[in-house]
Amino acid sequence: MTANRPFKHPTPEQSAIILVNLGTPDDPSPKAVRRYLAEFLSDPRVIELPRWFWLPVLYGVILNIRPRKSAHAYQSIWTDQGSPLAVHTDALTKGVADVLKPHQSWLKVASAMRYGNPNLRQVLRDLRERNTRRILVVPLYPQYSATTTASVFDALTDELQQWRWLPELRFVADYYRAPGYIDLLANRLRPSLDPNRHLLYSFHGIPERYVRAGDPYYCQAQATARRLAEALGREPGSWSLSFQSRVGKERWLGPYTDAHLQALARRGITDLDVICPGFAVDCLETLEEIAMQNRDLFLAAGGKSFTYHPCLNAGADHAQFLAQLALAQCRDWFDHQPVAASADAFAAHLREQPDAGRLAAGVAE
Ligand SMILES: C=CC1=C(C)c2cc3[nH]c(cc4nc(cc5[nH]c(cc1n2)c(C)c5CCC(=O)O)C(CCC(=O)O)=C4C)c(C)c3C=C
Ligand SMILES: [Fe+2]
Ligand SMILES: [Fe+2]
Repeated sequence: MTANRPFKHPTPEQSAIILVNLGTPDDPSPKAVRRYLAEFLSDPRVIELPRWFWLPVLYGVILNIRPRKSAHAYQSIWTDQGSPLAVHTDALTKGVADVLKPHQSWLKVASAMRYGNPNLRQVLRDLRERNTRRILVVPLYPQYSATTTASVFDALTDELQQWRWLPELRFVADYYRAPGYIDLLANRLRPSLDPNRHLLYSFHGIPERYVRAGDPYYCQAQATARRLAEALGREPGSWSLSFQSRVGKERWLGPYTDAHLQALARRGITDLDVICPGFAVDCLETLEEIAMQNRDLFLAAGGKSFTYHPCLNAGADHAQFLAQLALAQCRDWFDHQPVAASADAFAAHLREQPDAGRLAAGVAE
């Protein structure tokens, strides 16, 4: 266990909500992308292969080839403010904090990334410095997958294993079926969707092997699509679901988005609406892979019109939903407030103690 900073008794207790997203490179250079991919692809939740086999392949082959290619893709979507994933996650966090402003004296809203910056470990340590005694972690993945959600849990608990005084902890495993989520998507999309066009849901894929081993992601993606189609009043056959972003040679969940939308075009479907309800905010996978690469594939295969509909991003409706989701998880925390008064009372109590000087200095026994 590391030497945790001594607790200062009179510090008011805080609570926090951490929105955790995947993470993104610090800049779109091959060097920064390599650093990011090295951390991401050495996570055993992401690549379930024996380390003795995978790490030499990763460091000997993948990290010598992929960073240059991926950096090129990142450069095509990078903004003046930075990577879209980071920019949207930041703005969304500010939106949620805004909704929860009345509670800001005791409830902080922070964001963190599983890979890269702001790193979850550092965010947790900063919260500890502020005497945060209750933490709700919301991975920004509507559907659970061990490759994403459980990986956040691993990083969280890896850090907390080093702590002497653990905070009370809550963790949202998925939210595709949380009250209001499907309505949020439907209300957002309805005005811009045309029921006469085919609607394609493209979800990030995972290896099929992981689903066979018990990962519920496939079922949760299907359930999201079905419920949203019902909410939008879509006829069966007017929508379909596919999986994108395959990496490597092994079989991933299918149908694959690139092959699927070309097949749709060949079947005579000329007008396509595409949404990505597995992503909370837009990122490389939606902006480059779907809205650029797959658009080109569809049009080249005979499609006439391709519309990509952005993710929920930092919309006020998304922030409102996440704030409600968070409050539903930690409503009882309100009973602990206000704490400032009790901290004052404790400071007074300390002054009456024979060892007041030592305790007030925050010296841990
Ligand atoms: C190789 C294994 C991968 C698995 C399994 C995987 C699952 C998975 N990923 C997301 C969400 C995102 N992935 C993003 C990028 C990305 N994903 C992988 C690989 C796997 N993902 C790589 C190598 C990359 C990096 C880019 C590249 O080199 O192609 C992103 C975007 C990040 C950004 O910076 O914009 C997101 C978001 C989910 C939801 C998921 C499983 C359900
Ligand atoms: Fe991914
Ligand atoms: Fe990709």
